[in-house]
Amino acid sequence: MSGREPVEVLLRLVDPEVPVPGYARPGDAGADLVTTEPAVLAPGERAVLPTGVSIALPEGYAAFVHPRSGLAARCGVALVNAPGTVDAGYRGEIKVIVANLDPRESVRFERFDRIAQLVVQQVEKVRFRTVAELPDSARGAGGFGSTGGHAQQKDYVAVGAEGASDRRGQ
Ligand SMILES: O=c1ccn([C@H]2C[C@H](O)[C@@H](COP(=O)(O)OP(=O)(O)OP(=O)(O)O)O2)c(=O)[nH]1
Repeated sequence: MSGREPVEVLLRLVDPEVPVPGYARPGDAGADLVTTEPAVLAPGERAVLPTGVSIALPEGYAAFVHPRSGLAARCGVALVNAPGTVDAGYRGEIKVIVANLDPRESVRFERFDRIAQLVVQQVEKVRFRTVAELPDSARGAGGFGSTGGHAQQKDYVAVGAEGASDRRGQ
């Protein structure tokens, strides 16, 4: 499969030393963003970190600042507003709102540590049309666990767990 041509996005280095965001591997959806400022976050603390880049997206596109799963799993680092939305018209520096959710350990970021990833996507612009009644659907107004919470999924078994049969339908 040849794949599509990449979409060209204009990028300005707000910090002249910052590496241009890139995809770590072919097929990756997110280009890595780094922090240009070192930071130490105590448990429960958050910070708005600069990435050293600003971009001009083509009209009809948006970029989304997503967390990195490695940082999340290893250090408990989350993005408070995940995913952050970068509008096509935004020309300011992209920032990342990180939070340390680990209950005990501080987390330290050095300059140019990768802290998030930027996913660029086409987005639809819609026009909302008010109506008195919405068309029927199979789901209707069901939501917020209407299909059963995880504890009610009686057909599911905790995979690989000792005594799994005891956990069925808990
Ligand atoms: O994680 C993020 C989220 C947003 N932004 C920038 C790009 C975006 O276009 C702008 C505004 O973001 P958003 O619309 O989420 O902010 P708001 O709180 O609604 O503020 P505003 O009233 O400025 O729209 O801030 C970032 O750099 N990082």
